[in-house]
Amino acid sequence: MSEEIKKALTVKTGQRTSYDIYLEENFDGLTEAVKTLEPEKRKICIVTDSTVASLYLNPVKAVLEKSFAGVSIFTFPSGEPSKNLDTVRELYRHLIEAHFDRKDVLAALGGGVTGDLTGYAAATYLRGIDFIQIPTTLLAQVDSSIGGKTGVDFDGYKNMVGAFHHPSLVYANLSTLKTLTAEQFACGMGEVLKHGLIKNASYYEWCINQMFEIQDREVEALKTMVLESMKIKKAVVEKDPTEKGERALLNLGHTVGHAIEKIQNFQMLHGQCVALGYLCAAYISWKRGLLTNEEFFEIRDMNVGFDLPIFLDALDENEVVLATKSDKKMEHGQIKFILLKSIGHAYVDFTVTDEEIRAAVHYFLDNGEEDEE
Ligand SMILES: NC(=O)c1ccc[n+]([C@@H]2O[C@H](COP(=O)([O-])OP(=O)(O)OC[C@H]3O[C@@H](n4cnc5c(N)ncnc54)[C@H](O)[C@@H]3O)[C@@H](O)[C@H]2O)c1
Ligand SMILES: O=C(O)C(=O)C[C@@H](O)[C@H](O)[C@H](O)COP(=O)(O)O
Ligand SMILES: [Zn+2]
Repeated sequence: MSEEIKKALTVKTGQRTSYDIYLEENFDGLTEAVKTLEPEKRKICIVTDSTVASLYLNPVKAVLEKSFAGVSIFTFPSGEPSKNLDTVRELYRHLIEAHFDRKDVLAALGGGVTGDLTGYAAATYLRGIDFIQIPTTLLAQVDSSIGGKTGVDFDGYKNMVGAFHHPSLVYANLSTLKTLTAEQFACGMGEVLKHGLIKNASYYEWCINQMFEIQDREVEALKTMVLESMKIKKAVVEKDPTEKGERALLNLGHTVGHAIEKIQNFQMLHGQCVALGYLCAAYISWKRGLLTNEEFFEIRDMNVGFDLPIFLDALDENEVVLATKSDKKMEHGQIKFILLKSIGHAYVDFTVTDEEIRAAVHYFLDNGEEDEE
């Protein structure tokens, strides 16, 4: 016989309930933005990579020195191969030697690699300290700085170790996007176009219509675009902060994308792999009769327009299928795939077969010529 049970107590988790995002055109506003953090009582450690350090460390340090009780610097070699526990370990050591306590703060100054590894260090150092995001790549401004996914790659497995840990604030300075290489700017466009594809067809069309302005990095176009993408990401993560459901849509392109990153030993850039990944998802959706011919070819051509790849070089279909199964996308033995019902409407699908993945990869190895007629 089952006994009636009654809650004895409820424990409030005390997790951060909100944080602010600033979208500015310089670093000056950081002084105002950090005021709510009581910076005069706390030390801050700026974590940044070697490339960003040479560009933006001095101005950011100068601004933070005006507010915080002390400023310390930790730099690491730029690039995805640094996003691992070795770098986090060096950061822990630096923080211990600089006597960082639970009230002190980390600042992630840079792209998604810096944000992910700094956030993870903040989530775990002394069981969790505050951190702020100062994203300097397009990808980080529109995507990785928002939502609290932090983590590192482990033994070749993408983002395999991590934690949800939200920043105390996000401060994006649009003018930093001017110094990005064309390739890095394109990577950010991979996640921007993903946002349109999963949630907002008119935003996707706006990106097509504004292609020249965006590619010329005109400030007004960038401001509108970054803000719109931030809004899409915010809306999704607010509804489902720990990816129990709808947040998985943000993974469009990441099932195959992460497999490519793994196979290429993280030598190929995340945004490019995601762009190839969503082409494969679009192909499967097209072959299932969900996307029209027009939609499928528009998605492919948009990659060309925004300098994103449409061909998979020297990849083996079977290796891709195998790699998708060693990512975090498996649930109860089934692969979690994000497909498109139409541009602007994505959904989670558990029925994608190995054969469909192989066919999609094969299509983009083959340049797609046979199917185009
Ligand atoms: N946490 C999330 O929600 C989330 C979302 C998307 C991507 N990610 C992760 O983000 C990473 C990719 O981020 P990324 O593309 O920003 O890579 P990144 O951090 O490696 O930055 C790309 C390159 O640009 C350089 N750079 C940064 N800012 C610059 C600037 N303003 N001018 C010139 N060069 C600059 C960096 O030094 C680096 O070499 C991946 O590890 C991916 O898994 C995480
Ligand atoms: O914020 C999310 O949720 C995303 O999926 C955003 C992705 O662009 C990002 O690359 C994320 O890190 C992928 O997460 P993962 O859980 O598949 O590693
Ligand atoms: Zn991504």
